[in-house]
Amino acid sequence: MNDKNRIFLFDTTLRDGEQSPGVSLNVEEKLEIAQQLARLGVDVIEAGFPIASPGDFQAVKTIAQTVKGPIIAGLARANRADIERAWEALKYAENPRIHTFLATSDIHLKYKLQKTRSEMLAQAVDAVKYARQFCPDVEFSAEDATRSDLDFLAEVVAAVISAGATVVNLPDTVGYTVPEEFEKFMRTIIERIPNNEQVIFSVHCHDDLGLAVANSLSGLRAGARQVECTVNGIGERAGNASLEEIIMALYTKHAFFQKEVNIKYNEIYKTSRMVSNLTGMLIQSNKAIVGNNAFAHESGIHQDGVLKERTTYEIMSPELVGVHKNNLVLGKHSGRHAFKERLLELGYELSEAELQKAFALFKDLADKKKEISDDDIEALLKDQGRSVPEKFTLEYLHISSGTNMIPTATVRLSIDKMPFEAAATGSGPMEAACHAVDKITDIYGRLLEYKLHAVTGGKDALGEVLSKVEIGEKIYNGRGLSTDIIEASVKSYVHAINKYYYEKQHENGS
Ligand SMILES: CC(=O)SCCNC(=O)CCNC(=O)[C@H](O)C(C)(C)COP(=O)(O)OP(=O)(O)OC[C@H]1O[C@@H](n2cnc3c(N)ncnc32)[C@H](O)[C@@H]1OP(=O)(O)O
Ligand SMILES: CC(C)C(=O)C(=O)O
Repeated sequence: MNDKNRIFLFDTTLRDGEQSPGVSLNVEEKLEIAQQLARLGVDVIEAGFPIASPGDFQAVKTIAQTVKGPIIAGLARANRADIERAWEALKYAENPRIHTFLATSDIHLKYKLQKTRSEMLAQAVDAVKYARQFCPDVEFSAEDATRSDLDFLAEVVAAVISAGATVVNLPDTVGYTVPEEFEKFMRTIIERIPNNEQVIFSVHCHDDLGLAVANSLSGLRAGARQVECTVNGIGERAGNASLEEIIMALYTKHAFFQKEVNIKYNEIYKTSRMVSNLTGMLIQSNKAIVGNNAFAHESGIHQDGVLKERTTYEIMSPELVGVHKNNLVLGKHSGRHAFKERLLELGYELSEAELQKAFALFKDLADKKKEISDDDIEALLKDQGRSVPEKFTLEYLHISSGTNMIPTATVRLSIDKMPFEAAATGSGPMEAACHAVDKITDIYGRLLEYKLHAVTGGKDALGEVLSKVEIGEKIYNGRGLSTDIIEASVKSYVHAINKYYYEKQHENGS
C-alpha cells in the first residue's frame, strides 16, 4: 500500500458525539463503545475531554488503561491545567495523544476568547510545547479554521508544527464550507507549509448544511490523511461527518479516491446499533449504510431488478457492512444449535452462561411472537447486555386505564431477589407506573423525553422505548424492550433508575 494514500480514521463519537444535546454516557457505556471501535479498527479513539467532569476523566483513564490497539486521544483547551488533566488520564494508554485546540477565526478571537491574533499564536505554541513535554503525539486543532484569515491560519499552522505538533487539524467547526471551497482551502494551507510530509493534516467537518461527509472527502482529496468523524454522524448541533458513510464512500468509490483504510467492514452495523442504543439517538430509517431502509427495495421494478441481478439497484452488499440476510426462520420450535449458529452469523460469540440466558429470553419471546428476526435477536442481546447491574428488576405490571377513569398502576419490582409492590395513580398509565416505581425505590425521577419505536416488523413487533429521566441534577438514558409498549416504557424508566443507583453506589465507594 502506498503510505501516502493510507487514511487514518479518528473517531470522536465519545467526545464530539457525546456533545449531542441530551446525550450523556457513563464510564461503562463509553468503555463498551471504545472496545467496539477497537474491533471495528479505527486508528484513533477520542475518548473524551478529561477536564470537563470527573466522569469524563474516569472514562478516558479507563479506556486508556483497557483498550489496546488504537491511539487514545483526549481533548484539552490550550492551557496548562487542561493539558495536565488530559495527560493524567491518557498516560496509561499504549499510544496516547493529547489533542489541544484554540480558535483562529477573528469572530472567535474577538468575541469568545477576547484575544489578539498574536496572543492566540503565542498561546497555541505554548500549549503544543507544553503538551509535548508529556506526550510524543500532540494534535493541534485550529478551531473555526474555515472562517479564519488564510494568511494568519498558515502562520499558526507553521508555528505549531515547529513547536512539535504531530497532527494539525483544520476543522469546519460550524459546517460553513462547501466541497470545492474546502478542497481548495486544504490544498492551499498544505502547500504553504514547508516539509508538509512531516505532519499529518486532518479534517473535522460539521453537518450544519448537510455537507460534512462531502467536505471531509474533499479534504482527503486535497491531501489530508486523517479524517475525524462519529458513528451515525452524531455530535454538536446537526452532528459530525458520519464514520460509516466516509468508510463506505472510500470503499465503493475506491477507483476515484484511491485511498486506503484499515477497517473491519462487517463490524459497521453492529457499532452503529450499539451507539444508537447507548446514546438513545435513534437512526432514521433512510440513513445511508445503517438505516433500516438502506438495503430495502420497495417498488416492483426495483425488486424485479434485484432478483435478476443484485447490482442493478445495490451499490454495496448489506453483508459487507454486517447487515445479515435472514434465511433461517427462528421461532418457538427452534433449539440451541440454530440459535447459537445465528448468533455466530450475527457476530456474537457468547459464553455458555450468556448463551443460556439469551436462549431463555429468546424462548420467552418466541412464545409471544411467531417469527424471531435478526433485529429481535440483536434487541434481546442489547437488552440483556444492560451496561449496569440491575438492582431493581420489573417483575409484574398491572395497569388499569380508560376513558373517564384515573389511570392506576400496580408494580412489583424485585430488589436483591425480594419482591416489593406498590400502586399509584397518574395523569396517564406511564406516569402512574413511574410513580409506583418511585414509591418502591425511593428514587424520584422526572420523565423528560420518551421515544417509542418498533424494533421489528409485524403486529407482534418488539417495541423499544428510549427515555430520558432527570434524577437530581443529571439526565439518565433508559432503554426497555417488550412486545407490550407500556411494559417496555416502564422497563426503560427502571433502567434509568438502575443507572442512577449504580452511579450513586460508585460515588459512595461501595
Ligand atoms: C468546537 C468544540 O467542540 S470545542 C469542545 C467543546 N466541548 C465542551 O465544551 C464540553 C466540555 N466543556 C466543559 O465541561 C466546560 O466548558 C469546561 C470544563 C471545559 C470549562 O468550563 P468553565 O471553566 O466553566 O468555562 P465555560 O465553559 O463557561 O467557558 C469557556 C472558557 O474557556 C475559554 N476557552 C474556550 N476555548 C478555549 C481554548 N481552546 N483554549 C483555552 N481557553 C478556551 C473561553 O474563552 C472561556 O474562558 P473565560 O472563562 O475566561 O471567558
Ligand atoms: C475541538 C475541535 C476539533 C472541534 O470539535 C471543532 O472545531 O468542531
